[in-house]
Amino acid sequence: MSELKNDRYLRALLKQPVDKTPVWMMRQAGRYLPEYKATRAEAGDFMSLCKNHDLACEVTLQPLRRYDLDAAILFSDILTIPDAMGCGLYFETGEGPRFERPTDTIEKIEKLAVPDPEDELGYVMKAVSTIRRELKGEVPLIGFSGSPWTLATYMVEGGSSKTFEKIKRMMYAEPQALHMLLDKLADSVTSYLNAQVKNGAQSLMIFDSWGGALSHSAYREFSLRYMQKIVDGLIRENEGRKVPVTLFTKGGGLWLEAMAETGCDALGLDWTIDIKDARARVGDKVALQGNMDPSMLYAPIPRIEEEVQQILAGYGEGTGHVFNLGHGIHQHVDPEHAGAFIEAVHKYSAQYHK
Ligand SMILES: Cc1c2[nH]c(c1CCC(=O)O)Cc1[nH]c(c(CCC(=O)O)c1C)Cc1[nH]c(c(CCC(=O)O)c1C)Cc1[nH]c(c(C)c1CCC(=O)O)C2
Repeated sequence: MSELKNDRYLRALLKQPVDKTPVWMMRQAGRYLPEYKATRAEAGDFMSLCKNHDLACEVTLQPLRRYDLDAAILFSDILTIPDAMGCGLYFETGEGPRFERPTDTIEKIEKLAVPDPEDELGYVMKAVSTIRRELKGEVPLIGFSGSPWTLATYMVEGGSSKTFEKIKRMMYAEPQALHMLLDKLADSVTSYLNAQVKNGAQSLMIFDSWGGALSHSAYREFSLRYMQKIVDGLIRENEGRKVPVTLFTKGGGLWLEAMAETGCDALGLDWTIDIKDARARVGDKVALQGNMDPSMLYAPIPRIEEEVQQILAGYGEGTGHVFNLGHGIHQHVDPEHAGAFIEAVHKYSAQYHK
């Protein structure tokens, strides 16, 4: 394996000195890029794109050709695991993800098996190794998964939900059923992420997109507890380097201290929290990733640059910050604005790393 030419992102996650604040964007390969739309059209539907390792590699690299990004993220989806468990994932245009076979009873949960990452999810591993090879050591490759709670919301609801009616009913009326599901998902995520590391992922991120829908105590019992189980089971060093782990609970700003206690290396922040306060609360325990409102990219470029400077100043001196959006980039963003955002991070951050 070739040496990494740019390891700013890995160094910042491990709180080692850097020359500039590293930056990448959640959903950086996606529909705001015309070249993504062209490749997606060539593939047909979204899952066919994920399952074709050459095309998945191509769309992973597209944003890196345009922008000076400090990391690449595997092109795939968090819903590959439930799909591999037999739930029948499909995408209804404009409606988001759906499952043909929701997992909404204890009988169905009992029948679920932990997928073999090298078999049912072999296409993801092939994408990871292809991307890693094609990156040629330019920047590190991020592997990822959804959190058990977030995956369970899609599996129990049968797709996206605004109210979480079915899963919350299960959580409070039949908690043992949900715990069984979450436990199987934690085992699935652990072996899936470890397989990504073995195939070349150099850092891992867990997306807990719906943890913020939980109550204070339910968050600990139904989301954090299973992310803890995953963190405890992950390979933390490979190829002679640490493999940093980032936990991101959207809407989880109130729980940063508890998340930092899991032993992860970094926390992802959404835009609802002041990064200065977040840093004061977690201290030296973890690095922070975030946290510009993705909608700021609709603003004129000078306004974007101002916001970048404010967030950099909020974090302040020294390492431990990976700049990102507080959630995925929106599909109607002008790619030029995304470029200005990335340039601004590098331009204005050097002064904090002297
Ligand atoms: C909740 C969630 C999902 N998927 C993901 C999450 C967690 C992050 C978050 O909170 O947004 C994670 C994800 N999904 C995708 C990536 C790729 C890597 C990246 O560039 O960040 C990652 C990291 C590609 C994708 N995943 C999806 C797209 C768009 C699909 C398309 O091309 O039509 C992309 C680029 C599809 C997807 N997949 C999912 C949703 C809600 C959607 C959107 C459906 C829609 O808007 O039509 C589930």
